[in-house]
Amino acid sequence: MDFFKVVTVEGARETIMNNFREYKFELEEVDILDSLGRVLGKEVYCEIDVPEFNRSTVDGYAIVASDSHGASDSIPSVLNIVGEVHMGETIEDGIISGNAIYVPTGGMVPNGADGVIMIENTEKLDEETLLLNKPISIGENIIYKGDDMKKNSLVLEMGKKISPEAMGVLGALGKRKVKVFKKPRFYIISTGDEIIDIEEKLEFGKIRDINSFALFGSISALGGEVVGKRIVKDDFNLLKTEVEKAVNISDIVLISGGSSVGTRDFTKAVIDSFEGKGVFIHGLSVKPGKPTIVGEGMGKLIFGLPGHPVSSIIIFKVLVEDFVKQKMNLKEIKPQIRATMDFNFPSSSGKLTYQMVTLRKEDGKYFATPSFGKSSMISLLKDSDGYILLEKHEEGIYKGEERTVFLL
Ligand SMILES: Nc1nc2c(c(=O)[nH]1)N[C@H]1C(S)=C(S)[C@@H](COP(=O)(O)OP(=O)(O)OC[C@H]3O[C@@H](n4cnc5c(N)ncnc54)[C@H](O)[C@@H]3O)O[C@H]1N2
Ligand code: MOO
Repeated sequence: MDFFKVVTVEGARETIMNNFREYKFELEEVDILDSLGRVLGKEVYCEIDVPEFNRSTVDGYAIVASDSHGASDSIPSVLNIVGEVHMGETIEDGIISGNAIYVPTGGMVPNGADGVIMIENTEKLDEETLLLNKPISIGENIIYKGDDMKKNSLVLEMGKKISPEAMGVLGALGKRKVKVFKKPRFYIISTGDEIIDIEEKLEFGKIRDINSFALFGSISALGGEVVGKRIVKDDFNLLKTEVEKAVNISDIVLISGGSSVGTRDFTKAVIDSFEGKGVFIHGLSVKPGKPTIVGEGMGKLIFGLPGHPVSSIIIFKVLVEDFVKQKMNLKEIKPQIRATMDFNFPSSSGKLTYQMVTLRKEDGKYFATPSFGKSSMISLLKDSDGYILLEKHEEGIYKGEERTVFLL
């Protein structure tokens, strides 16, 4: 029997990358309105200064700031009103010391002005005479040309996940079309004689497919697309036929179950039966998820995820997500918080351990309690808020210790 030769998570990530260094996710162009959550495939440079002209941030009068110095309610400065700026229009006239031009919020600041005084700090004596009741400083209430985004500067990096704010930036730059990575295509195969589909009658002894649904959700959350989802019996030929279909239409194949060393675990043999490098990882020093398989067949990355639901989802996060993000240059900070442990928690796995926890908040501080349950229980994940990473040399976590909790 072929037993595991376990490697570390870091080692596995590196090996996968080394074996798929040349693999590229393709790019496509999408409309800005369809770009939310997509990953930029090409950096975006600013081709114009934003704004393209100096703008006022208030309704007021553009002035030479030094004209207001020393002004107060009792001794106001007196200026001549020489014009008005209309929204969306240019103003040819400039101003010199002693003059003021009315400017609405967002309007163009005339040449010569170096400050805008808010209307409520002025008093209009007549159509041509303005009193200033307050001093302003140079640059006050002006957003200068290029202050928001400078011409020729890099504004959005390749690998940036497009947020609503990034959509605003693209709008400001006039980018109707955006180059993004095509959604990575996944094919999910659940294996096991006991596994039945959602609509099938649940006979005693059978198990409803959990993993393909949880994986479907994980893929969608990652920004991928599921191009096939099948249940296959524990049979070498049936599995081979399905994997053959899968490698032809997807980027990444996920086979759940059959990754261990039981007599009916065919995943490894099937991957090895294709042209390519075959299985290059069988066994991870991680808990849960030890019997993980990774290999290459017909140029495609194939994962054999452990059958236990928690293990399959954790390994998806640990290896599959990591691969996709690295390929797209996507640098996301995992949502995390610091929390104080509520209980002593021993760990003697000797492996990197993903310990699920629940969180509670008291007096503005977070406290974490370990969730107990087996990796065959999907409710373990459903009821947990996040996980703590325990390094292989750690013997546990002590009550009162503060740790980082990665949120699920
Ligand atoms: N002798 C050993 N036995 C096992 C080991 C080991 O190291 N030596 N590791 C255990 C661990 S840890 C895990 S995890 C499992 C992984 O086994 P497989 O990947 O071969 O998966 P199966 O045997 O097919 O299934 C395990 C378990 O999960 C259920 N399952 C499978 N697929 C689904 C699905 N799509 N939805 C819901 N539940 C699923 C299946 O019914 C089994 O109960 O191996 C241990 N054994
Ligand atoms: O690693 Mo298994 O994946 O612990 O349940």
